[in-house]
Parts: sequence; structure tokens; C-alpha cells
Amino acid sequence: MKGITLITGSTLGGAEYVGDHLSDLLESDGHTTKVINEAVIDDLSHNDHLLLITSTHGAGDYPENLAPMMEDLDAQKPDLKGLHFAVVSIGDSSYDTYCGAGKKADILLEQLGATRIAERLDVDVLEYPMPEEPAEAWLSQWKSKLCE
Ligand SMILES: Cc1cc2nc3c(=O)[nH]c(=O)nc-3n(C[C@H](O)[C@H](O)[C@H](O)COP(=O)(O)O)c2cc1C
Repeated sequence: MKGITLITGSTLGGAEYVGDHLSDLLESDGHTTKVINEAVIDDLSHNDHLLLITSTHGAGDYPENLAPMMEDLDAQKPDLKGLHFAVVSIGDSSYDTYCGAGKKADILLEQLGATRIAERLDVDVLEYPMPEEPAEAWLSQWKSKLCE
């Protein structure tokens, strides 16, 4: 079983709740998880599995608790080879910048050499007022890859 870091980007608490929920599910499957709500780059370096769960704020921007790490990643461009990641992006489709933060993060992590282990999940809160429900279904589709 793998150790998995769940990093959340959240302003109103929704993405944080999804992170806690996915963490509980993974723990009940025997994985060791750590949820970080104000991550820094060093939180990535010693872990090989990352689940990034972020909502979008501003106009396609990262929530304030995630922005500093993502800006540091963009500026410092560390080599993330060896890191395996997946992104859950939460947004509202009435915005032109729907799920912009999760989309940016998904591209950046790949550009820095990390390996995507699942296609990004975009959750529209207009369709899913409880984003943990589609997130749980998404997790069950690919979590076997965590044991490979
Ligand atoms: C001020 C504000 C700006 C937002 N901007 C966007 C946006 O640009 N794109 C998007 O998809 N959703 C946007 N949203 C919707 C949030 O991402 C959505 O409500 C999400 O569920 C909030 O998650 P949180 O509770 O983790 O912060 C915005 C919401 C607010 C309140």
C-alpha cells in the first residue's frame, strides 16, 4: 500500500471536505494518507503519490491556500520526475474560467515531469452540489493504480 499526499486548494471549504473524504476512503483501503491544506513545495519532494484537489476562485485563479505553492512551482520549476499525481478540479460552469485552477495545475505538474495516473476530474458544482459524490466515483475507477 502506498503513502498518498492529498493537497487541497479551497476558499470556502468545499475542496477541503472532498480531500478529507477521499483520504478517509483511501485509509479504509489500507493506504496511508496525509492531507495538507497549506502546502509548500517541500511537501512534494518526499512523496511519490499526490492527489491535488482544488476549487477555482477569482477569474480562474488558485485559492489563496494553494496559490503560493503553485506560484513557487511555476517560478522554480523543480524536477518532479518520480511524482505520480491526479487532479480533482472543482468549479462552477457559469464562469468562463470554469475549473481554471485545476486545469492549470494539471498541466504544470506534467510539464515539471510528474506522471499523471488518472485523467483530471472536473466537478461542476451547479450539477453536483456535493462534489464528494463524483469524486468518490472517480477515485474508485482508478485507485487500483496506486498499488502498481
Ligand atoms: C468569488 C468567486 C470566484 C469564483 N471563480 C470561479 C472561476 O473562475 N471558475 C470556476 O470554475 N469557479 C469559480 N468559482 C466557484 C467555486 O470554485 C466553487 O463555488 C467551489 O465549489 C468553491 O470551492 P471551495 O469551497 O473549496 O472554495 C468562484 C466562486 C467565488 C465565490
